[in-house]
Amino acid sequence: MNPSSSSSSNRRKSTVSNKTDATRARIERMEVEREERRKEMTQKKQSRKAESAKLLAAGNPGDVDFIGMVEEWRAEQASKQIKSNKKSSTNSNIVVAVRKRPMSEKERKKLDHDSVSCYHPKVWIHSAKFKVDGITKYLTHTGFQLDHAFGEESTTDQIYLATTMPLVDHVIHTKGRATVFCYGQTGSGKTHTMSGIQQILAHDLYEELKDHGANTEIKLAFFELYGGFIQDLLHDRKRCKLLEDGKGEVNITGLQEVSAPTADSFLQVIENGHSQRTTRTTEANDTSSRSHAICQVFLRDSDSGKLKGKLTLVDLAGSERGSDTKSHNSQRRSESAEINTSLLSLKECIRALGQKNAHVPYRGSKLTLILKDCFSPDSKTTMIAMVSPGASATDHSLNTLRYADRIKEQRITSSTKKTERGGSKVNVCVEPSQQRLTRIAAALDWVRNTQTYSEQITNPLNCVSSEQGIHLNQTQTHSTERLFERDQIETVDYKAHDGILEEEIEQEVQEVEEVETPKCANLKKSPPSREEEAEMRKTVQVLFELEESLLDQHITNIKDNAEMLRQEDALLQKIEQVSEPTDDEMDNYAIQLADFLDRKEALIMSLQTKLDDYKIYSAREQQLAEEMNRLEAF
Ligand SMILES: Nc1ncnc2c1ncn2[C@@H]1O[C@H](COP(=O)(O)OP(=O)(O)OP(=O)(O)O)[C@@H](O)[C@H]1O
Repeated sequence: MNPSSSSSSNRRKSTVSNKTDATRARIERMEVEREERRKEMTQKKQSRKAESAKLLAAGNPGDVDFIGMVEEWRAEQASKQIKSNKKSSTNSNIVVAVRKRPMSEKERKKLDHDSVSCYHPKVWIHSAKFKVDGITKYLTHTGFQLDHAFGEESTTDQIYLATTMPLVDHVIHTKGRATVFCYGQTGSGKTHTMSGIQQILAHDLYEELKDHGANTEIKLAFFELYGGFIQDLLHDRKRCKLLEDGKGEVNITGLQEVSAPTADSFLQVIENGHSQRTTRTTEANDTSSRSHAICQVFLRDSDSGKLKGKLTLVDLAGSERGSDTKSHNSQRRSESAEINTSLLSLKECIRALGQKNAHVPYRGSKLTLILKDCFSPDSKTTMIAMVSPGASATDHSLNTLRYADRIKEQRITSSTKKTERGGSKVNVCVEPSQQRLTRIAAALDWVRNTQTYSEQITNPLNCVSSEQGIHLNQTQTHSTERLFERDQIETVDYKAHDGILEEEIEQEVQEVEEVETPKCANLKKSPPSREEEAEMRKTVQVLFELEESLLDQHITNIKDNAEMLRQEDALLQKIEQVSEPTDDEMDNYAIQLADFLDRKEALIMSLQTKLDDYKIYSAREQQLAEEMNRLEAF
């Protein structure tokens, strides 16, 4: 062998052996690192398991990571004093509040977790999400600022003080009209809250009338609107008829008022009514109310019977999203569609009430037609939006809060607005006496001892409320005293877009000058025809369905796109790993890519079609509303 070639072969051997050593060392290092990672993972797994067991023992089950993220967020909020720069505009004729109920036994069993935080007057929904990789978890926090936000620790007397007591004063002192609505997903606590309010009202109203309501008697009507029919809950569910006379007065013929001379008789009448309500099981609540329950409290002159004020308490039927009704039979589906149409129409009427001189489209549904007099310019309205706390309900909770937020936006403050009757001020802001506060707190004790009607009937969700004596969360208090400091509280208005929070200074709300109705002596009053009304109702119904279907399609698109992105990524990685792909491999790649593009195109087309349909009906609804407005103006 040639000596030079032998030395080069030795060099090669030594290089190879050096390389092998280096590779071996690298492999060993990798093994050590892998082992360390494994240990770390095992430790993490064990600590997650321990944390999960701890949460379970504390009655707070659910996904440890998401719960941890929510807690972290809450801790941050607690340390961050949100500075405020604008007063809460509660001197409007519309007040919007939210109440979060406690977690239920059913939700705990499903290992759901609490994903709603209330920091008066804001409420936050923490939506649990996964990144495109399908593994990485994250939260989006969507915030809404309403007039009041009540956490699960809040008691019904606090809610009564903030939402109903001002309306009682309005009704007594100005002989006005006022309405309280409870709105929300089925099972979110509407009936629970409404029956609590009714019980406290019984104790408060009669005492107030002793001082301020000489010669006044109280009469009650309690009925439900179910499947388009009005049924008198105080008279064996007798069917009543809704009639509108030539002057536009709406009457419910056959509905009988019942006298309630004392607080006890008031409570008895209400209890009788509750026991007659139509309930049916929904996916969200075992004893769901599928009807709107309307309780009218009339203050009448004892001698003449003339109306001296009216308070209406409306426990709305539970709202359901289109996707909730998939397993329903056709009757249940049309029931849900009817409920949703009336809720949509109600929102539009309250919004119109908040905007001076706007057309109130009360003909949009039977519910709003019945409540026509609640939308008179001198009336006051409170909407209490109820939310379930569970992460599985976040979509519904977001919907409920968007509904509430839409009612709140654009409203005008009305401290100087004149009433139709005698020019008295709409806003009667009477600071409650200590005696009254004590009385209301005592009424809560009474509620605690007797339990609310919904619980007397059944409590399938087994929520534990602070009314039952258990304090739940110190950080989310909404104390009674704070309710009366609200004018001194400065706030920040937040608007959230998919979890990105934007701080916005609310636009100055200007008092709109009174606009005189045009005097057209030659034009005869011609209310909208039945056909126009029917078309309006149908349009509103279709619009609602399109709204739902558009949202559902958008969610589907996002989910499908995310899944496709994951698959596309895998496809790309696969082809890139091959240094020189064969023709077959390239063809296969191209076929799959074309398939992705087709699927994407189909998704975009579906969304675009839904969006176009929605735009057409939305424009038609606007046009019809304007036409009806014009007809009614003359
Ligand atoms: N704040 C609360 N504290 C304790 N329990 C509550 C509270 N809110 C609601 N619950 C309980 O949750 C369950 C569902 O509440 P409720 O029947 O009031 O819901 P809902 O919104 O009226 O439902 P639906 O629209 O389906 O009739 C009931 O068992 C009720 O007792």
